[in-house]
Amino acid sequence: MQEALRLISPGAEPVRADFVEQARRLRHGSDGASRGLALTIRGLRKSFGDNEVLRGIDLHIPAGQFVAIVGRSGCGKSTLLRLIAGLETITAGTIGFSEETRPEDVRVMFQEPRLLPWARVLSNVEVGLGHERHLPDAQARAESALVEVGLDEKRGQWPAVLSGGQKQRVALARALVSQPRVLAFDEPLGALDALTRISMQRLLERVWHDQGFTAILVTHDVSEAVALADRVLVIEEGGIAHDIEVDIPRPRRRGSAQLAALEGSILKNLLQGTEDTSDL
Ligand SMILES: Nc1ncnc2c1ncn2[C@@H]1O[C@H](COP(=O)(O)OP(=O)(O)OP(=O)(O)O)[C@@H](O)[C@H]1O
Repeated sequence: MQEALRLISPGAEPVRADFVEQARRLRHGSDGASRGLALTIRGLRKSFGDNEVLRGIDLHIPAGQFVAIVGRSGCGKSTLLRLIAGLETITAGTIGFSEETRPEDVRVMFQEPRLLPWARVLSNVEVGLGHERHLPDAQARAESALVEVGLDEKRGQWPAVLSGGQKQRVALARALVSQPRVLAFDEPLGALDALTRISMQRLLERVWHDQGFTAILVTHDVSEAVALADRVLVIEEGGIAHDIEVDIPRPRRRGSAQLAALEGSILKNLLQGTEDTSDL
């Protein structure tokens, strides 16, 4: 971390590329291996009262993979993500990580930015450090995370003056500041307009690529899933109905025939047996 901090010390003008390269080295280590955690889920079940939402999920996610979870509204996507993040209790089964985790290793970014309105942007990012926000390097780490999401010039602003996309970038910086090894995204771009959404998708892909965490994205948007993920899981009737590898090289060109064909076949699976598309 020391090296990263030096980049933003007074007198030295920080360059985004320096931070990104620094973050990449911090994340990947000298051997280039991913710093993300692998996950193994066995026989996972979750019920809310009589409502059995997940009925036996078995899944292995390799370290550093980008996985998208899609499925009809209410099928249990967010529940699965919340179980992985430890925000819900498991009814039965296990979720194991490849190494022992600290609370900061697994972070979640939600659809709403959930910023503190009485705290400036930089302080909002520092919140993501948890108990480490009182350490002397907290501010420098928060500044570094803001540089990473391209929002360092807003560090002294109040959340109220930011656009929806900027608020989500602050939320992303707050999630990144603790250098998570698993980052779970619960519809993080759902409330954004189409253009902001595309630029945020590119940002998510870049930080995932630079930092090497394992990414788990819940989305209603199948085109977003195939554009970003290495693998798309379709949840149906409490289980994984389809597990689809997205074998399309990056950078991926939005609107390409390959992406459109894959999106079409996943949508067909989702729509099978119904004409109703309103809740996708
Ligand atoms: N805390 C809770 N208490 C009771 N039931 C819950 C709770 N959380 C989720 N559920 C129920 O579990 C089911 C799955 O919900 P979940 O939010 O995981 O679905 P989802 O696939 O993410 O839906 P959407 O796409 O609409 O966000 C729903 O029937 C929901 O009502």
